Amino acid sequence: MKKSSIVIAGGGSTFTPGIVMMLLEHADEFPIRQIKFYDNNEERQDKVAKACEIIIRERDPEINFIATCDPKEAFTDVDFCMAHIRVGLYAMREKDEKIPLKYGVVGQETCGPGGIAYGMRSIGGVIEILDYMEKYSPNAWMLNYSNPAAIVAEATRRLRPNSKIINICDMPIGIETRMAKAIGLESRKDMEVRYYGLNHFGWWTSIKDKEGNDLMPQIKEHVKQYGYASKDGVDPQHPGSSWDDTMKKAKDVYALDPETLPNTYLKYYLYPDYVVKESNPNYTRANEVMDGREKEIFGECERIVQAGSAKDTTLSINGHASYIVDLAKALTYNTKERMLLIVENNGAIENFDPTAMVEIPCIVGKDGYEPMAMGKIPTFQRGLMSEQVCVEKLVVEAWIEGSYQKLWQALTLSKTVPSAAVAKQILDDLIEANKAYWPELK
Ligand SMILES: NC(=O)c1ccc[n+]([C@@H]2O[C@H](COP(=O)([O-])OP(=O)(O)OC[C@H]3O[C@@H](n4cnc5c(N)ncnc54)[C@H](O)[C@@H]3O)[C@@H](O)[C@H]2O)c1
Ligand SMILES: O=P(O)(O)OC[C@H]1O[C@H](O[C@H]2[C@H](O)[C@@H](O)[C@@H](O)O[C@@H]2CO)[C@H](O)[C@@H](O)[C@@H]1O
Ligand SMILES: [Mn+2]
Repeated sequence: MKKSSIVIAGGGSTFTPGIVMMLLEHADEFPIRQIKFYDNNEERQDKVAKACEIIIRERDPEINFIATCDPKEAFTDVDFCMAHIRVGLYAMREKDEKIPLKYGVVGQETCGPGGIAYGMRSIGGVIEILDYMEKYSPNAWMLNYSNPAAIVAEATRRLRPNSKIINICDMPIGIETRMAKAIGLESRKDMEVRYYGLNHFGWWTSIKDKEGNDLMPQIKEHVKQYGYASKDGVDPQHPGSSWDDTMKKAKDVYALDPETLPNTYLKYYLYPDYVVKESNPNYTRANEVMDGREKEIFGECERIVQAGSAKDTTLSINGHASYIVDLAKALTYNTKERMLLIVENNGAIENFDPTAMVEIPCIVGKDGYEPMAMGKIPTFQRGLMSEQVCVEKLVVEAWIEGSYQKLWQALTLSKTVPSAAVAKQILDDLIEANKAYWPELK
């Protein structure tokens, strides 16, 4: 069996240890000869890398491990780049969330003005690492989950149309895991789904078991009462965080179209007034993450390094992230796995912009992915998606052209923003906050 070499771009990410543990756990089905970390922040990456080096040495000493900030060293001799960079770190996420809230508008990492601001930072960073990969390992695949994936995907479609990049998201996987649990299935893999939309903006239209029995009625019954929260209200993944409300609110998102099952992120577009009312403008999700996941991961990495061993570590596998291994496996061993990917529509959704980057099921094999036909979509979804996809396209055009006007249009068009006047106020604040990251806008 071929052994793969992987570079994790964004080596200093809070998700890196979970990905490493997950790769080690799946080594029998996806053997690895080398893991490299790449980041442009040496100090942050070092803290994670020193701990991961110990984990790898203890669990699979044959794997060669390198952590570097040198692009040539990082991207040479790799089969995959698993990319999860966050340009501007949590400090900028906090601004993305808090600036819109100042004006009574949704403050969210990937949705509305916050997502637009984050997109304007991410495009350059992702293009940079994609170019490194193509220069030093031209046959490699980039599996990108750097957010906002919708805007990044549109940017790479426009700027690097022939690149071997696949944009992916774990939200549908996370929700499917909850659906499976709600109806007593062991795994989400016991279900076969049809789903369409944009990233963080989609709907399930069919969920069947492997024998072809319809599971939608049972799942809908649960969602009608609890959203994607569990019956007992206990969330082992994000205990006590704002995710609880997001999972519960899916109930009201579902009510709007009981024919389908929605992605949780639609709450930001369909209930923006509620979201703003529930938000604390002085303590947002960025603060929860900085006080929670970031402290825990970096604290545990430091403890491992001091102890010189990770045998008793509390670091755990990012279970939901196993789809990244599934994707790498499908591309390496031609498994023909059916997976949700963010790809150019090209007629897959018949009555929707062929150039839109949509999230739909694809069959993945050695030569890449083949999108599945989703047919025609209803007017409600088409209307929402048409507006949102134009927001995403305008952001990318604004970044390419350095256009203030187009970015103002993007903000104004977002369903989360009430008027052009409010859009302008938010935009002017965002420009000030993002001086170090955005191209200059004229
Ligand atoms: N697609 C999904 O479903 C999904 C799921 C989870 C996380 N994510 C994304 O993964 C990313 C990481 O999230 P996190 O919370 O762990 O963030 P984080 O801030 O902990 O880590 C990001 C790392 O990227 C590095 N970085 C920033 N710009 C870079 C550049 N130009 N080149 C190289 N490295 C760079 C940072 O220094 C940092 O170490 C984010 O983009 C997040 O939105 C996506
Ligand atoms: O607020 P964060 O940083 O905790 O999460 C933001 C990310 O949220 C989604 O990922 C979820 C995932 O879907 C869920 O199942 C669970 O495992 O947690 C993940 C993150 O904590 C979303 O898909 C990502 O794009 C966001 O970055
Ligand atoms: Mn996502």
